Amino acid sequence: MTATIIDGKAFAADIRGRVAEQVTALKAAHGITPGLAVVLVGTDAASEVYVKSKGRMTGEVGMESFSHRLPEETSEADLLALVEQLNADRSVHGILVQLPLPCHMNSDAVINAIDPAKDVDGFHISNVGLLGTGQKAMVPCTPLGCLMMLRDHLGDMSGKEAVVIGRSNIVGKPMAHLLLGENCTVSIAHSRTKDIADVVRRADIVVAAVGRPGMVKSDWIKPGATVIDVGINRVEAEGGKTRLVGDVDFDEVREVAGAITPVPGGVGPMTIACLLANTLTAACRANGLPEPEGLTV
Ligand SMILES: Nc1nc(=O)c2c([nH]1)NC[C@@H]1CN(c3ccc(C(=O)N[C@@H](CCC(=O)O)C(=O)O)cc3)C=[N+]21
Repeated sequence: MTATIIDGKAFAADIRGRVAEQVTALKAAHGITPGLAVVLVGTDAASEVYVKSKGRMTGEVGMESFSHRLPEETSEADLLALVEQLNADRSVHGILVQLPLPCHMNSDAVINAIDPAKDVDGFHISNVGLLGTGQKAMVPCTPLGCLMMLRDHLGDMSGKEAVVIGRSNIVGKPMAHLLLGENCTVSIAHSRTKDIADVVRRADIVVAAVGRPGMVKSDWIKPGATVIDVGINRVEAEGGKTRLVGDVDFDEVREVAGAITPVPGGVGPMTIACLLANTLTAACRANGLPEPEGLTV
């Protein structure tokens, strides 16, 4: 059996189209333009690329984009002062502070200084607590994008076995909560899990988010399972070039799985689309308007 390829790039384009329509409607009916502020500290080359494509796509859906680039040696106090300024700015509905931050900063303190209503990454402890207790939260973009693809492909997930590989605060833990919300039986596997292949082989749904290129092999996968690959790893390719690969050995696993997301073109584009969706959601909530349709959990 060869797996269906879940086209995250096309799905993300569709979501951005729906966001754009609702932004147009919001402007026309209420004169509100959603605004997203992105803060980048230091000059990590990969981060620059994400920040640039986020900025471009924000403009394409009709939102305002505010970009703040601070030097590597910025003090935590200065970054906190910028966050305060963005919290108070009524034209800013969403704030994203790009991670990782330089190691002289306490990321938790910075993230928790963001107004939870503007925390479009969903990383603030208030949003984490709301998601963990099944209340209305800002949901982290990558897990939200994975959930949208799973719902689209599988529909009802009640009673299915789901295994999340990786226990990060950014992907693994919130993903597990979302899958619980879909009534899956959820396990989280990680670097200390014993017999990880046996654990993963139980799963109808596998979400791999560990950051190890090609770790998940075909003999880990139950035939017909749905495999979501969150990994974005840059590896050496022929001719001194680099290429992106996921955490899943795509060529092997596609022969066993029922469906699989590719890298690139899978989860990555969905992450950015969900960031825009969250910014629209934040703008609606800030103005006491109904939630955008089909763009929240
Ligand atoms: N506060 C914060 N929030 C984030 O959401 C966040 C962050 N920090 N730090 C960095 C990571 C990384 N990230 C990506 C988003 C989209 C692609 C993406 O669209 N990737 C394309 C390929 C892009 C390429 O070719 O380089 C794809 O997978 O098809 C990748 C990576 C968001 N991050």
